[in-house]
Amino acid sequence: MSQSTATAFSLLTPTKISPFKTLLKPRHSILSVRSDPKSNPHSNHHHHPLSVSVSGAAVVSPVVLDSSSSSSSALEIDHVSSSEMKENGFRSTRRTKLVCTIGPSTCDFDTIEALAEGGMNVARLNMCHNTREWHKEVLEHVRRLNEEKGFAVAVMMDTQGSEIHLGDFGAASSLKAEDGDIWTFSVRSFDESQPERTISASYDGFAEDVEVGDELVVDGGMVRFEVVEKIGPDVKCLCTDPGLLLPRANLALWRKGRLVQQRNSMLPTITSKDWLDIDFAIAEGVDFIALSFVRSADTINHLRSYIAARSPNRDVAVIAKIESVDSLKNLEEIIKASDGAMVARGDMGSQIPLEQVPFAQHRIVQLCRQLNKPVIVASQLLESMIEYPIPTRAEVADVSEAVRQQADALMLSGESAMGLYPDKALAVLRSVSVRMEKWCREDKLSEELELTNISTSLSAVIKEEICRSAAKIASSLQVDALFVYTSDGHMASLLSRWRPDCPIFAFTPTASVRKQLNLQWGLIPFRLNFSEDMDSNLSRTLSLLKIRGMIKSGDRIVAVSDMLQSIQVRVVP
Ligand SMILES: Nc1ncnc2c1ncn2[C@@H]1O[C@H](COP(=O)(O)OP(=O)(O)OP(=O)(O)O)[C@@H](O)[C@H]1O
Ligand SMILES: CC(=O)C(=O)O
Ligand SMILES: [K+]
Ligand SMILES: [Mg+2]
Repeated sequence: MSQSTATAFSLLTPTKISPFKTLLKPRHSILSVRSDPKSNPHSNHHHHPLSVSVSGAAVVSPVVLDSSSSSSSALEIDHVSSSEMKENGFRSTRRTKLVCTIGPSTCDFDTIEALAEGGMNVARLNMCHNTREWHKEVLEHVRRLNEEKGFAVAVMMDTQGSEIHLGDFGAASSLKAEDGDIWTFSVRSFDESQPERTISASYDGFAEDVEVGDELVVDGGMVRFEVVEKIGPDVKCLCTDPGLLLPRANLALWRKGRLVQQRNSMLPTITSKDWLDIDFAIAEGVDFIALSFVRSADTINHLRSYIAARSPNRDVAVIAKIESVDSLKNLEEIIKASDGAMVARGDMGSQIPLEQVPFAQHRIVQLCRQLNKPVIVASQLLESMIEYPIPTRAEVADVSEAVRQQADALMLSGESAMGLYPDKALAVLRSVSVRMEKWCREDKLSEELELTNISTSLSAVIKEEICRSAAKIASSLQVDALFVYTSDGHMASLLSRWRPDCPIFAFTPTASVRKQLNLQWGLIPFRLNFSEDMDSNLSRTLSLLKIRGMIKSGDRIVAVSDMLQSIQVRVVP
């Protein structure tokens, strides 16, 4: 297979032309050159050049790879993953997964499709904002995209939780707070008639709980106020750090240099609104629920039993958002109880000193590797790209570091939800990931972790050992890909845990498992119905991939499965 190391877009290319100019549709033109060397790339405007030139057939999406006509025995993969592999070669295909928050900038079908084309693996819905009807429409778009185009974009619903935040501002999309201004924070709610320099706070006990002299930190420090006077439901505050106030921005309270926690901890982690959102998420078949402001494993366990009772046939994975002081204290028990974790650096940065956030990130990422749970690094990765078409150098360095730590996924928030350049922000994550991953492989830059077995039962330990050995064999033989045939996805995640040098093709018969695997490092999930007979599975898959031009004679693969306690090393015939 192609070992080409050329990437279509590089932030580091010393060129005067802005790399972003070429970011929008890089792979299509490059692919059309490769798949048909005689054609002029500039004259090729097919939307899916691969489907056309390789199969010689009309564009069919989803990409179903089979010589027979029965779809039950077909192999499904989206054309972007297969293009990305062909474009860069298997070894250079992107391992780090990308999550995009969907908001007003990205909520229509075409834009969501463009994000999927740009590499979005998971779409995030933040229930802090907008109505359930609004979110339902986005969910329908993603569903349609997956059904019609063969994508496996997963959906993550993120709960509002009981954080304290500002209210809506009526007609204004933002408000400017100037140094020395006096603003009123009130527990009253305002409809259209919001008085000037007055904002509502989301939490009823607010006026009782604050004290004169307290510091109100908005949005992790974007704007700061000092409480100067309490008058009934109103709290007068002096602006000490000026800035832009956004609707529903998060609010933290500090007293004598310390975060005031009692009040937050009296509120439930899952509010009544959250439970309704959770019912909605289960009914809509989302793949992940991300729980905001988790404090202990109990809440995670509670939610998991609720989901199990409500949705006996389909698992919805629970992601613990680590963003509070308590969640850092109880980190290990929380991660053990969850299906994955998010380093939610936004709120975390207003709850602990900022200089401690990088250490917390490092610790969470490593612990998740050890416990075999996917981990997402989130918030402000490319914050400046909300307004500008290129990132700051510091942002690029921050993204690179998360990739070097081998986090499973990176997340865009405001950049994709309400920014001016969602596609460009996604393209930056993609190109920085591919570049850093390549360095890590070539120069062994990633940290070697001493991973120990996590299971207790013998059969589970055997699976762990098989995956450890398979990953080791794959790396020492420099094979082209690992194959795993898995019904529930567990064996695939055990392979991913070892962060092998080659990509991992995960074959699973279940569409929902395929989507959940899309959050995990290095996994390329295919939907495939397979049998108990590994030999026939392997030869069928190899010939399907061969027809597709994704592998060729002489390529080497290592294969494992749920069914057989064995590791197979194959050379493609
Ligand atoms: N569904 C939506 N509708 C309207 N605006 C949205 C939506 N989702 C996000 N936004 C906008 O994008 C900004 C960033 O969104 P994001 O989800 O990252 O918020 P956050 O504060 O980082 O997350 P959290 O609230 O979970 O801490 C929000 O402040 C909001 O202005
Ligand atoms: C993502 C999120 O909730 C945060 O960073 O606070
Ligand atoms: K949220
Ligand atoms: Mg948060």
